Amino acid sequence: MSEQPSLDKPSDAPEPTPSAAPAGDRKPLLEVDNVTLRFGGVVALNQVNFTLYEGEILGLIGPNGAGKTTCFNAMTGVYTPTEGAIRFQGGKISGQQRFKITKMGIARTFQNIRLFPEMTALENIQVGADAHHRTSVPGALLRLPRHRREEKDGLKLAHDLLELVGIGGTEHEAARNLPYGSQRRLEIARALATRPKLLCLDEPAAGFNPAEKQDLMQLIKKIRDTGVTVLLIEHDMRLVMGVTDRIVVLEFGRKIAEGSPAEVAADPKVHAAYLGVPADAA
Ligand SMILES: Nc1ncnc2c1ncn2[C@@H]1O[C@H](COP(=O)(O)OP(=O)(O)OP(=O)(O)O)[C@@H](O)[C@H]1O
Repeated sequence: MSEQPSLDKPSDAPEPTPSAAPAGDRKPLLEVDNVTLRFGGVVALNQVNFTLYEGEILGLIGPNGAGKTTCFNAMTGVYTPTEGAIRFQGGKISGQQRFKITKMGIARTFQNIRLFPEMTALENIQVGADAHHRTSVPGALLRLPRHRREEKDGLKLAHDLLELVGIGGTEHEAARNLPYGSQRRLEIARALATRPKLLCLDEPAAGFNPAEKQDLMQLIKKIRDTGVTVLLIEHDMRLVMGVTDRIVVLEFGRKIAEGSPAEVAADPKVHAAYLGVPADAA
């Protein structure tokens, strides 16, 4: 079990960026509707409800084993909920195949880096961009105009994304030769290459030093400012409190709190979940 973080907002943490849309006219992007997910006798998610609104950065937090990754997996088609439904832009996506969910506009990164180590940074991103290509196999073999156009657009997008995530110039480096932090950034670029509306980041700061975490916060805000909604699983409270607009807290598969970073940090149920005691008794 990993060390549980303090919930106190650090005094030097940046104030959270306000949501892009004012509270009144927020549009739901993804709705987790009463989702239960069981693995045999283990109830990994228990009647979980929350909504992710367009343009926000939502944090999904909770102690180890709370159900955060299972929730991501249910959203991205790895698992089908035992009960309940997940809707994206109003349409049900739970139970859909993974590639269809990617095409609809949900991308993710993983807790453990999953790049193609022998491929270059550019090639890793192009794999992501292929999710939207419409060329048939014969079209690609014959190098028909649409295929050439898609290839050219994919290349431009890959260069732009490497710049965006801060590792421009690494195009022709094999992924395995990149420093750890650059590999994590490359994973984000590859996810963005699918042109998602929603980007799900699973512990993107794992293994980062404080300076790298600061840079990552800026990158997450920059990504949101390009119009991508972000869902973030992260154990580092300084990062979560500094970058998110709202936070959902899970414990033993149940949602125990939801609100602004300040509301969540002051919630006795959250303190009890992390520290085993209510805030005022801690
Ligand atoms: N494939 C699986 N088969 C059986 N049990 C599973 C499976 N995946 C997750 N679980 C169980 O579901 C519960 C929630 O796990 P999950 O990985 O979603 O938690 P988490 O909040 O992401 O934890 P962490 O912060 O440690 O990554 C745990 O009890 C876990 O052991």
